[in-house]
Amino acid sequence: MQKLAIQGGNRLNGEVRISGAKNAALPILCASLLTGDTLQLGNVPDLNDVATMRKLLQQMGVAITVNGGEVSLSAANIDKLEAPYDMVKTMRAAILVLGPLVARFGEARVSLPGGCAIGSRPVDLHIKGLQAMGAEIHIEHGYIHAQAKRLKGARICFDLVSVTGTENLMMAAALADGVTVLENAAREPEVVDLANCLRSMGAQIAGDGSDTITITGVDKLHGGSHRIMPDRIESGTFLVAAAATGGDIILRDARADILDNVLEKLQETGAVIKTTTDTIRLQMNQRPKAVNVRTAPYPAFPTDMQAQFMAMNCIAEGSAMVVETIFENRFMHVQELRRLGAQIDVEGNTAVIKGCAQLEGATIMATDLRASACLVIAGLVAQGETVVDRIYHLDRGYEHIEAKLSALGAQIRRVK
Ligand SMILES: CC(=O)N[C@H]1[C@@H](OP(=O)(O)OP(=O)(O)OC[C@H]2O[C@@H](n3ccc(=O)[nH]c3=O)[C@H](O)[C@@H]2O)O[C@H](CO)[C@@H](O)[C@@H]1O
Ligand SMILES: C=C(OP(=O)(O)O)C(=O)O
Repeated sequence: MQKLAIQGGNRLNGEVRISGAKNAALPILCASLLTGDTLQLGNVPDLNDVATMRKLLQQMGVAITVNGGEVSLSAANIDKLEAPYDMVKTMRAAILVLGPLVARFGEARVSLPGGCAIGSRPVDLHIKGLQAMGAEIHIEHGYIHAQAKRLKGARICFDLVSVTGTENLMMAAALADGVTVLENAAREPEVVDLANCLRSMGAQIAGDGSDTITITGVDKLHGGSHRIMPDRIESGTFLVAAAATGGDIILRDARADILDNVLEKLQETGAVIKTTTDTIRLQMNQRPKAVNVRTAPYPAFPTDMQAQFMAMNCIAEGSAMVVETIFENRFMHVQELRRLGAQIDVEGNTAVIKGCAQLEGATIMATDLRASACLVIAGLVAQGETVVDRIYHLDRGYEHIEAKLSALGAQIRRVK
């Protein structure tokens, strides 16, 4: 199993290009199932999750060509309407084929995702939404079996804000008969990116980016082209790594307008931030001040940045409280940070971190994607060597992370 070995103590300095967003690329790849014509995508990140999604779509019959970040997909000849367990268990976003398959082919069989390291993560809202649109759904042998001659537009109010739930139903509604209104919908920028791609394919969608999305179904979608938005979580991760190490970095091809809350929190730590339309510069000339964070749906502080801020708080001046309101078990990184000497108390969904002057390197284990990023940041500031084990989690969602960090001056290498 591959590991990352990090020699801590170097400030990050220089420029780094931000990749296309994993959480936008995954639903948008699934949108290719909605048409028999070609969907042409740009800025698709080179990630394990993207490769898994391509494999899943290819197994269904989607013809895919890849040329760097340019990916073209044609779902003209689909012969299998199924997402099997072995795919869904490695990548939960496989659930995103459900809406498009039922909408275009009238049928789908998708393995129920199990729980994962960060929580139980049910998909009941996806299922209820499709039922409200007229799909017959049976759960048998661990699979969701959905059928509908043609989905019908409906008014659906989500009990909870769900990002992939909103995306699945938005794609389903694009080919439904009539108007669908999604209320309490997710406002995440990745939902807007998917809506932009669907519009390029002829979908009629309004209100994305707000909590009420209206989709007027059409009989057919055509091919389209779309460039995947920059990854705001990768952006945030590099910014926190720079702030924690007292660095000075510039993110290229990044978007500050979708990182408001994260940038405000970084300013609270004492970082100086300057932005242009596609760059973000962070300079940190002091030990970071501890900052409280409370995760919540967009535009509030993202749960996918919680672990990285926890790492920075471990070496910050003062104490901070981190409250996780989205996932019930997203503190798996705490026990690993403690192995580096961090002082963290956890009670329920709240962690209290007392900043200490120095962490000390040790061997630690990644448990999920953002926990891995948190442990890498901790390794960058710890004294001596930190070895992060089980980095396959990291490869799901960060493109060439050790190459990017090395180019910024970190001492980091991949070892077997
Ligand atoms: C591929 C992708 O885009 N993943 C992101 C997406 O995950 P994902 O879309 O899976 O997360 P959701 O927004 O659906 O989950 C939010 C909360 O709702 C609950 N829930 C969700 C659906 C459902 O049917 N029933 C239910 O109870 C979940 O367990 C969780 O507690 O949004 C999360 C929250 O911003 C991010 O951490 C993930 O990176
Ligand atoms: C939780 C995440 O992803 P996923 O929903 O794909 O597990 C993430 O990107 O942090």
